[in-house]
Amino acid sequence: MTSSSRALARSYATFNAARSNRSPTAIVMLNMGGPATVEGTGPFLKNLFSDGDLIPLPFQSFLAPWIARRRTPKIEQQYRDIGGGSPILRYTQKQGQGMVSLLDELHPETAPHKFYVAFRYTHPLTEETAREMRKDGIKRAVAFTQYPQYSCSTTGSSLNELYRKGNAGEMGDVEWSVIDRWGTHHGFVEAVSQRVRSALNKFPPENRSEAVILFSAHSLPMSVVNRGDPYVLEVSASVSAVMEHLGHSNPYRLVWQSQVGPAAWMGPQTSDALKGLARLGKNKVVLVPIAFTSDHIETLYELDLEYGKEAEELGLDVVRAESLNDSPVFIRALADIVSQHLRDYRSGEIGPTSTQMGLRCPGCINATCDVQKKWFAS
Ligand SMILES: C=CC1=C(C)c2cc3[nH]c(cc4nc(cc5[nH]c(cc1n2)c(C)c5CCC(=O)O)C(CCC(=O)O)=C4C)c(C)c3C=C
Ligand SMILES: [Fe+2]
Ligand SMILES: [Fe+2]
Repeated sequence: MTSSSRALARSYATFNAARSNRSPTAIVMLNMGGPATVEGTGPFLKNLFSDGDLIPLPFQSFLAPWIARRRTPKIEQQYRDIGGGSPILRYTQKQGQGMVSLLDELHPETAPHKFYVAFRYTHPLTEETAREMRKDGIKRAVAFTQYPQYSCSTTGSSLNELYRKGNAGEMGDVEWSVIDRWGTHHGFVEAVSQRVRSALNKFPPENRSEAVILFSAHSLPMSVVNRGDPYVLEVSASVSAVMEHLGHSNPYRLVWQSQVGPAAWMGPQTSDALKGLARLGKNKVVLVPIAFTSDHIETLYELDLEYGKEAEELGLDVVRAESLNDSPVFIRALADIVSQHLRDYRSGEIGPTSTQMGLRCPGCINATCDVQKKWFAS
């Protein structure tokens, strides 16, 4: 589409919507959020440790503020070291803006589209967003997780909060549908592959194919894996899809980072994998964040600063693939995912829950996710 025909399509969509006096179709981007300033770290951690879907604690309302207070100075320093706060809101707004502009062209039937951000642990919190949507008179909304792969501890938690604060009565007559995972969507796979290719190109052509691609994802406690949470499987599916897209050009591994506390977590750990590669004499590495789309402390602090230093001491030549952030290919993918969902929803091909994996969230095998079941049962 040329830029003039794009502008024409956009004004046609807007004209049509204005003529029918239609309220916007809301695309609600769900994520955990991160403190925009160092001072926001304490409240962020307090909300995070208060979330029983992420960290079930005995006497949660007493223990959560205590643990958060103890952990705050260390994490505040990490946010200071990455420039004074999390860039996630800034990137989400860029992604949302780009996504809705494209959506108005791709799916004029539901234009205009308006994006909303609903964070689980920082502003704009889900309840604030629900209030704004009510003020805007929203009648149709898509809950769109920004975690590519489904976990009950991430997307599940956000859906539960949205159900409590948004869907459960307060917002009145809103027709909701859900996009709960998209880790093998071709647009996402293409966007990640592009980042990997750019990183590989930083090595000289004669030994580029020797570089090991280390996909690194936030780990999950084994207790969560063992109750049947699908995250590990879905992250693995993303990695397979990216490697297929790259024509298996390089050796690769999936490794896990950011475990917290003394319990057992999914491994191997990213830092152990780096040590292992150094022992094997494999000294060219591309590190790829695969389970989170915008930069955050796990990329800017842990991968770049902490492991960057370790890698240097180990004599490794590590290039970190850029996070998707404001990648145009990624923003196009977000628009494609929603547009496909809106088309399928309209034609009745899918129920109110859309999944790329052909699976509804089964919930965990040995646990009950009650609120989630309400979404999935409707
Ligand atoms: C897909 C990504 C993530 C999964 C899965 C996930 C599970 C998970 N996390 C914790 C505990 C903590 N996570 C923390 C920070 C944090 N977590 C993710 C992503 C996933 N977590 C991100 C992107 C971030 C950083 C946010 C940012 O920088 O903007 C923290 C706080 C930081 C710290 O104290 O180290 C904790 C704690 C658990 C227990 C869990 C699975 C059950
Ligand atoms: Fe986490
Ligand atoms: Fe669950």
